[in-house]
Amino acid sequence: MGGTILKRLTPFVALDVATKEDAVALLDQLTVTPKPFIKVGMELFYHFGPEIVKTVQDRGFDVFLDLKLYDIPNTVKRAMTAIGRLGVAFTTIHAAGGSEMLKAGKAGLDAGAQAAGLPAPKLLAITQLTSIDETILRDEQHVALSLIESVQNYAHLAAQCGLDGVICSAQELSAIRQVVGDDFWCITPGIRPEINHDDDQKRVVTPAQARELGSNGIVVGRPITQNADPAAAYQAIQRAFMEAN
Ligand SMILES: O=c1ccn([C@@H]2O[C@H](COP(=O)(O)O)[C@@H](O)[C@H]2O)c(=O)[nH]1
Repeated sequence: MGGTILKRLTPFVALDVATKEDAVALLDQLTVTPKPFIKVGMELFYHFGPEIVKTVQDRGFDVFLDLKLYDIPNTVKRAMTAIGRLGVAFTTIHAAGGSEMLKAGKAGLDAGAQAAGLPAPKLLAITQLTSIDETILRDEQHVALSLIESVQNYAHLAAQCGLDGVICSAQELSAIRQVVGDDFWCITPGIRPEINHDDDQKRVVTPAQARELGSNGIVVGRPITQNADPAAAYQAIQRAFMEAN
């Protein structure tokens, strides 16, 4: 399966820390080649707002702003317009919000970027969070589809609405490629160097498995940020994902 995917990005490091000092200290340790993308999520953004995006950009990193928007179409459109002005490379929205919300989000994002004279960020739809498994889907969300069918359905919806790609587990990539083809960004969190792990992630693969399954990019947080040597952890993961044995 490996080798069919032409677009493979350097890993995204999820900068999930509580303070600006911790964020900057990590960025300073991640000045390595090839440079990672930096994923700014809710924790840092809710503490520090757009200023933290600029802090990361000023250090030369491209930003994936992962705020997972999910609201009525008008609110999402207006929020996405603000995001479009930040100069980020990627951002996210929940596919569960439906086609009207997805299209409104895309329109807002493109309009914001255009008004600021910037390229439009790539808009990725969350399919099912990688912390969800079949049991949660069936017994708590009462979704009648299997997890794979649900993810496939959301990927198809996202593509129909003109989005650039999805967030999913690499476990679902072959099912997703059947409905959206190869020219659609599939970015995959739920990455663990060892499959034996003890945390909230349910649908997990190793970096090498993500490559073999055809991921366009992996998102990795704690295995890097909580490692005593984040740069070495990143480089080992980057090699396993980018370089075939
Ligand atoms: O389905 C999803 C969507 C987003 N994420 C985000 O990715 C990172 C993963 O961090 P780890 O520490 O490697 O688990 C985190 O920021 C999530 O918000 C995801 O895990 N799953």
